[in-house]
Amino acid sequence: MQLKLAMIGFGVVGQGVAKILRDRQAHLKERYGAEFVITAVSDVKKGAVADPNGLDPKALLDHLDNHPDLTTFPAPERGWDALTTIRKANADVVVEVSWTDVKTGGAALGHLREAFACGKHVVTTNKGPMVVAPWEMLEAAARAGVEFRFEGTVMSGTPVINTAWKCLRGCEITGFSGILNGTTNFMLTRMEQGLTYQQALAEAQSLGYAEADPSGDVLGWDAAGKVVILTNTVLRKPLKLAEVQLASGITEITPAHIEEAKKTGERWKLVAQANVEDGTVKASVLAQRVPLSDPLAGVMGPTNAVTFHTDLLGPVTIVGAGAGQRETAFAVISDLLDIHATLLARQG
Ligand SMILES: NC(=O)C1=CN([C@@H]2O[C@H](COP(=O)(O)OP(=O)(O)OC[C@H]3O[C@@H](n4cnc5c(N)ncnc54)[C@H](OP(=O)(O)O)[C@@H]3O)[C@@H](O)[C@H]2O)C=CC1
Ligand SMILES: N[C@@H](CC=O)C(=O)O
Repeated sequence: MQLKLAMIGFGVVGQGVAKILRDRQAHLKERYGAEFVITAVSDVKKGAVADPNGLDPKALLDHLDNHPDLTTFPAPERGWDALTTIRKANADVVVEVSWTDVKTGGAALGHLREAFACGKHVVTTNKGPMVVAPWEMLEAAARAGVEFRFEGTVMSGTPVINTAWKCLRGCEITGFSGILNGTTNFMLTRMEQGLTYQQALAEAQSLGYAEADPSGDVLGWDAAGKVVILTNTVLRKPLKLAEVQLASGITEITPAHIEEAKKTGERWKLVAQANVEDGTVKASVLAQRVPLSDPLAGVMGPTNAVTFHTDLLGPVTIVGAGAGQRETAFAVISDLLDIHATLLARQG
């Protein structure tokens, strides 16, 4: 089955999706019978192009290697903004990979609303809408009778939400704790290896881990947003961003603090958690010194980890990539394959 895609945002993750399609289209077709065709791309600075017959991902990527934007890319339609693209492109699935704003939901909130109103399936890695309006998004998709996947919003392509929803079905999940931000965990690792805070941040940005506005990472808002997503969708308890206890993220941790912790056999980590106690959710994102014997102490670089506390199985820990181009683009491909399989099964 062929699914046509409209890409909203064509930055690190959007181009990562194009790279996987460029390199693996034949494999996806042979192995899963899935053919994903990009029919539109809309990006604020890089411009917008659309072709109902499909845009070659390799040509798009080659063009951006040699030009600052897509304004001279040959295509029958150009210049559509995100909402026009969602309305006019002949896409089956809107892939929303634009900037995240966990405080307001950002433009992405409008993109998802429009996609559902137009009866499009949606895959997103954008945390904003699922932090600000998770229930509205889930209900809008259900009302529209479309598929909605957002695995990449938490721990990039590492299957956290799907594991909780599918593999831990039947267990009561009462809470979780872990490391939910790749940028800050990478920075703490590199600072321990001798880099300054600014050098470590610059490296995280150059590797595509950080948000467009990295203050969201270092102040803990990004991890807090992921706590909100997991609490609403996995614990099934309503929680708002303002209800997550947050201090200053990792902004006050200096190389001297890191050295001090080393001397006592400890390591700084930005620990995110939420627990249901007497029906109430207590959630926090706080920098903490953890002993080296704690499993979280061994989670280094852009790797993240989350432990779900379950009644029947005890603690279940998932460790894997927390950020990165290929890793997050994989989340999109995996979600697209899931939608493809669901639609095929529905056809009978
Ligand atoms: N990078 C990662 O490791 C991960 C990222 N995510 C999430 O995935 C999303 C994409 O991340 P990433 O690709 O790294 O971010 P980038 O900043 O690299 O890319 C986002 C792109 O979206 C474009 N954009 C912003 N607003 C709009 C809009 N209104 N309409 C159309 N395009 C828009 C930007 O345009 P331009 O800059 O050209 O102006 C930019 O090219 C974010 O929401 C992020 O939080 C989730 C997990 C991991
Ligand atoms: N900036 C985020 C990207 C993934 O959500 C992070 O570093 O974890």
